[in-house]
Amino acid sequence: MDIGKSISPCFPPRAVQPQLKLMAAVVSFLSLPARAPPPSFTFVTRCTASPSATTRFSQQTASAPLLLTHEEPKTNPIKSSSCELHCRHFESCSGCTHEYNLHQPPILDEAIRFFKSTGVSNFTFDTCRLWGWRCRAKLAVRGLSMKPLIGLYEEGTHNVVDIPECKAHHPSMNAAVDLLKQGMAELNIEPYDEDGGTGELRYVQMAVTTYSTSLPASERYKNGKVQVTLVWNDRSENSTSFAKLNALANYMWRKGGPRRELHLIHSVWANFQTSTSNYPNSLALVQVIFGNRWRHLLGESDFWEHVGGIDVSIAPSSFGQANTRAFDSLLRKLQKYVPYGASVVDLYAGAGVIGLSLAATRKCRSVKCVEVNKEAKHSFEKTASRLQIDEESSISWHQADTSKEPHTWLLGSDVVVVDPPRKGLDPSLLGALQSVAFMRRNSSEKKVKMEKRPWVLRERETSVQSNGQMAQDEAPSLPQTLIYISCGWDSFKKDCKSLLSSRAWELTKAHGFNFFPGTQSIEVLAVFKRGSGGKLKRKKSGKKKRLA
Ligand SMILES: C[S@@+](CC[C@H](N)C(=O)[O-])C[C@H]1O[C@@H](n2cnc3c(N)ncnc32)[C@H](O)[C@@H]1O
Repeated sequence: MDIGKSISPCFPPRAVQPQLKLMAAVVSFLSLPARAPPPSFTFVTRCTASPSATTRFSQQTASAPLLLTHEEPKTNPIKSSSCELHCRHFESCSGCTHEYNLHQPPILDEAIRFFKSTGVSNFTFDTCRLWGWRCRAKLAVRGLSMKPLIGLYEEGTHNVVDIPECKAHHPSMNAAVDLLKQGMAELNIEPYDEDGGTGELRYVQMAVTTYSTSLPASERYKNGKVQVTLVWNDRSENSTSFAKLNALANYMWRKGGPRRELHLIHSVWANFQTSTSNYPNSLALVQVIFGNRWRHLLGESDFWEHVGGIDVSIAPSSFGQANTRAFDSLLRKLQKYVPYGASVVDLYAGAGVIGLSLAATRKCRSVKCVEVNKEAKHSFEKTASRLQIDEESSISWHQADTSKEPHTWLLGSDVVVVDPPRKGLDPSLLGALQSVAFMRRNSSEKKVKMEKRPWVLRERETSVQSNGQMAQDEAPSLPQTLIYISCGWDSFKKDCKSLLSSRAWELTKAHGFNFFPGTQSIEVLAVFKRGSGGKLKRKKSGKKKRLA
């Protein structure tokens, strides 16, 4: 198992040496002509801060985002020194895969080609923030109490690489790690020892909130505060070692809490985990890090952030996007593709951030969020409680596995949003998405019936309804738009080809976001419209277009 993945499931591990991987389209924003030819893709750069400017105490050079266009990607990459990682941990840490041209990940060239082959020639790419972008990380704690190592695993090993000056981390996160190390040394806290299963502190999750209405907007990001979750190698707060855990939490609060001039720590949580087993899928890998027992120790229990035009609450136990600012850009783009008053289903919803942001900004008639992790429910309720939603709108969160009975979620929705883990869509959902095209062709003959199956109704009983009435199924509409958000490029390509090959869907727009600068990954937002509805309509003589 690649343990690196377990630490950060949405952050691909380093695979090959960076020199071999620089195949990206070259768009040097410094050397572009003032008038570019008609675009084949649009490139939005936000090279607003040099790496040295990402420390909390230094000046940020803010410049307006550049909107650049370029006709064809070239193959001879130029190293752009202004977009270089400059990280001393690069060689040993598995987090980043390349250190040059952070604004154009190696995969971009392939993405442009792929989308062109699907008929989307106006692919856009938003480079987002290049340093200090990571606002959420799970870090392993190993070594000795006097000299703890806090970071990611070295690739292919269980050796933890200490990354105190990580350039991807939000600077507040690095400062909080430093404080944690001091506390461990002072209080003699033993890092976890994997071989013996001994030691006290196994992992730490750091999540940065930049939500602070008391500061001017331009000051908020760099003054982010950290929610610290200490993953403790014991069963519960009733264990004898709890006094030490409490002492460590108090240390961090005393040194970095609101009474300090530099208020760094938002809150401290504990998670109790004694299990040593590993599981193969990405959802379960998270469970290896975390046990089932959570306890809020100090600071505010609610963690708020502002993205997609709304305040969102994210509990430490539920999924949160690592790149807050890039996620905000994606949400704002996504909103444009959802008609006002639409009925939306948000599949793989986590705490429902996407669905709720659409509910608020697009005045949706109905939003159903579907998520397998029950821990996310509380965050959904918190976020929903702050929204001003029309009385007629129906907003709900359902704990369910989208791979089971996926049709029941698709029927009655105008817009389907999917944001699966890196492995992509569950095959049953993919099949259901394809089959809705056939339903449309026959919709006059085939009435979609109201749901009566008891097991489906039972599953829906675990839902929370935050406003209005439960969406009625008497006259369900069929999805017209499918919005696919992906952090796994390979699985996205596969799913996209399947959707297009059956002609169930047509790809109309695609946007890329630099969610993970320095890595092989980009986040994709792809918009599909209901297609011609199946192979029967394909012209016999027509040649099938080959997808890249
Ligand atoms: C990439 S995250 C996206 C979360 C959310 N859309 C957001 O942006 O915060 C994927 C989510 O899918 C959930 N998930 C994974 N497999 C699932 C399944 N079979 N059914 C429902 N949810 C699932 C995970 O728990 C996780 O919260």
